[in-house]
Amino acid sequence: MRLHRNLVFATIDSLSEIFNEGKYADKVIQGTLKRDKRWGSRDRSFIAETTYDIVRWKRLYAEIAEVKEPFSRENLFRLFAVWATLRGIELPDWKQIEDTPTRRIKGRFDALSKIRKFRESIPDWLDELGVVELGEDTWTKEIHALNNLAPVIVRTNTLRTNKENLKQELLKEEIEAFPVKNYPEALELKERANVFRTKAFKDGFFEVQDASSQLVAHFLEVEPGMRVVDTCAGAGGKTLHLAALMENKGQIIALDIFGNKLKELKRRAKRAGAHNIETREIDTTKVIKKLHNSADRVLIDAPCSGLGVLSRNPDAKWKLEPEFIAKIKNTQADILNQYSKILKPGGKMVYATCSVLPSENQEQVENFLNREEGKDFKLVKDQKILSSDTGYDGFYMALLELKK
Ligand SMILES: C[S@@+](CC[C@H](N)C(=O)[O-])C[C@H]1O[C@@H](n2cnc3c(N)ncnc32)[C@H](O)[C@@H]1O
Repeated sequence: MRLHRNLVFATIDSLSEIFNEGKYADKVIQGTLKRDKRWGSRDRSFIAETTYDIVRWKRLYAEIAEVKEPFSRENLFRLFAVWATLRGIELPDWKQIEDTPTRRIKGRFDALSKIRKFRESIPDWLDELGVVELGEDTWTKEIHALNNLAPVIVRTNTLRTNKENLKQELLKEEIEAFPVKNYPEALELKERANVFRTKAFKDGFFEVQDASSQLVAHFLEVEPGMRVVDTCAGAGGKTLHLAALMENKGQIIALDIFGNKLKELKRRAKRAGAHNIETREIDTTKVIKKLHNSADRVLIDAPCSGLGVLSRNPDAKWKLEPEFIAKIKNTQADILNQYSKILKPGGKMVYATCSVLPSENQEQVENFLNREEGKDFKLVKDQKILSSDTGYDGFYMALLELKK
């Protein structure tokens, strides 16, 4: 691979914004890619993938390069030189990376790889938490899996098409995809591609959605004609799936505390041809009270640490803080207490997170069942999905039933 100066410089600029200005990696990369219209898809992939890689391996590379934050431009180039050296890419004779100590980099890599927190490039507190929550062996495997680049998975929108037809439509645009066993609507791309530019996407034939996440709507056992409340709907990834499973029949009420996310949900619903979704912003407690005792099904896709989706969101390693996890756990308990009241007797509710921590998952459910608010519920089943077992995101989902 030959390194191009303007692409490497764009990568360094992106890293500076992410590391030194605390901006989100996806937003920064989006902005950088708009800079030069002449960049082709390979150039764009180079910038996006190299930036994500260096974000993912920040701690390991910084230890190897012996640099500390905040990173000067010179130090960012040193991180980049570590990245290139470990990939066996020949370094050009640019002054920013002259005198890169190739052999020393490889030696330090071998030595640091013996220690998990460096090898997997994670903060001390996260490594300690992972061991407390999952035990040494499982955590070692899981954090390794969460550092792998996530595959691109799409969910066929059965309101518009079927999986075989979608596969053919993507093929027409030179995107090869194959079905994923046990995930009824999923297609996995053979190679990464910007699927948002395809006609199939514009026609609402699919959404990009990880395979694990595609299990959640099925877990809720919805049927056409039901009244379903999706309490933490966000931009509607799972709401749209629910609408498809309900064949557009019945009613879905999608709630969130952020109105802008619900606006995006509306736009996506239009593209997907989902007509049975009403959105409501939770701006007062009245919104929930009005819905008490009214739904056949309730989905709580709870806000969480997001530790199960580190592979697609590596900068969360550096943005997450233990205090945030403690706070979000209180929110989860509160949401379970309040939103469970939306269910009718005999109705079913799913509590789900994209976390792998038992304290956000099965322990939240157990605690709820032991509280006054949960005393009339029973656990029907739950599923703990580890990325190290499936190769997809880490997830948790529990199906609860309210007694008649
Ligand atoms: C895991 S995300 C939801 C993802 C979404 N269901 C999807 O499939 O695309 C959690 C959502 O909960 C929302 N949220 C946070 N606190 C909330 C609360 N107290 N009540 C309702 N929603 C909340 C967040 O804004 C966020 O959109």
